[in-house]
Amino acid sequence: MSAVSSAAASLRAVTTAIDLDQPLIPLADPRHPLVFVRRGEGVVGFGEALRLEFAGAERMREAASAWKSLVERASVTDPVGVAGSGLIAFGTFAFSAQSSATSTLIVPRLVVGRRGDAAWLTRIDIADMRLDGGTASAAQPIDDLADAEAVNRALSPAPWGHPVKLALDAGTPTASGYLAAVTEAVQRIHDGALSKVVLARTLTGELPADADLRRVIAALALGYPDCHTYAVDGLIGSSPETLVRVEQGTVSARVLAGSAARGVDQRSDEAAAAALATSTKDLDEHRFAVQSVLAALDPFARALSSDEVPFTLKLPNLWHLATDVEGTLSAGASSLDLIDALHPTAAVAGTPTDTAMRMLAELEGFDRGRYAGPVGWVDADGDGEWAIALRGAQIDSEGRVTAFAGAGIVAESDPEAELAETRMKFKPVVEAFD
Ligand SMILES: C=C(O[C@H]1C=CC=C(C(=O)O)[C@@H]1O)C(=O)O
Repeated sequence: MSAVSSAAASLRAVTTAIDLDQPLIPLADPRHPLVFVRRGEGVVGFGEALRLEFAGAERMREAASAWKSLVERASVTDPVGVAGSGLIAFGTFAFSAQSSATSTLIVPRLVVGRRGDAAWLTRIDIADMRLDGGTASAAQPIDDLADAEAVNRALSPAPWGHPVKLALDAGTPTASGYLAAVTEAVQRIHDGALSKVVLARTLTGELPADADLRRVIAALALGYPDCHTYAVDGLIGSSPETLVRVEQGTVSARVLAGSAARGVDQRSDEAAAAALATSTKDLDEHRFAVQSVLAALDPFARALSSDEVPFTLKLPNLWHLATDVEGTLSAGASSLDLIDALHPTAAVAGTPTDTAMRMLAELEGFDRGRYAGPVGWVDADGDGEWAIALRGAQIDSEGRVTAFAGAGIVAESDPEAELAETRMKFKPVVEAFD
């Protein structure tokens, strides 16, 4: 791999309609999957035509401007013309400006996608690459890209590897450390320092070198079909929360905050949903999250609308309070501009944002990496789909797995209940690795 300090690459993307009578996830690379799917639709990428890396406070703004200039020089042939066809990059961004985790946009060499009745294959290569300062790397020469063998390989799933079995152990903070952090946060909220802070903890494990990550991704997608199942640069999970989706001038988001465990039978399940829908604590927590999204989108969108009252979203492990937001995008903004404006929402940081960011870093005591940051894809028009990287884990190059889960802490929070909520939020990942 040739890492360079900047690149002015000319990308060429050619999309062709295909017949695809098989699911997307088995097509993914078993070791380095690039996946963003929901309800069987979405995109799977292979290889890397180009990788752009970013860090620090300007990471999303720099990504937006780097992508804009790459697209200006790109040639795109896309007769399919649906969300995800044509030139795309997968992306994952660190939660915090101080994080040591890199934020990256990865342009795959091949993409296979499905949306409604349409299915397509996109081949991407670099027509020209001038080096002139920045941070980018080109994976390898692309002469072989168009070759039929690479395309056939992309459409023929590799044989499945062994089932992945991995027990995740206590990470940072421990359960008792988490209880102490929540107790301290509640005290500071009562003292008036802030209204809400989201506190997370981790679980850790070691993945065997030859693990077939498609097994983990397939388990997540099967178990949580209404969530965005993602895999980008080792970050894997199934998120119920759409940070933002931009498609042909429409902008939408699904805001979640406020959670309750599912009941054990129909009666207790209905009672759990009803209690959540009327809980002042959860409705307050939710209101902060919706307000933060509406305020961030306001400069970029017209006719923003959302329901007055949240609905209860049923997931296999949890009930959530949810609000869908929709509006018309004002000219010029891309989905990368919007993730920059929206992140971090009150659903993953707290209110007010700056105080919450400082407090969560202090009380959690670990680097969140890309957990709770934006994960998704962007296309040549700037349209894209970005989830908040929740209910997931980061797998590093040595196979170390770190899973993350958090809960919104407000004045009425009970530490034991918040700890139990994080256990429920770990469930998708714990079970996918089991
Ligand atoms: C911080 C997480 O969830 C957020 C999203 C939905 C509901 C949340 C809650 O009820 O606390 C959290 O704000 C997580 O899953 O790690």
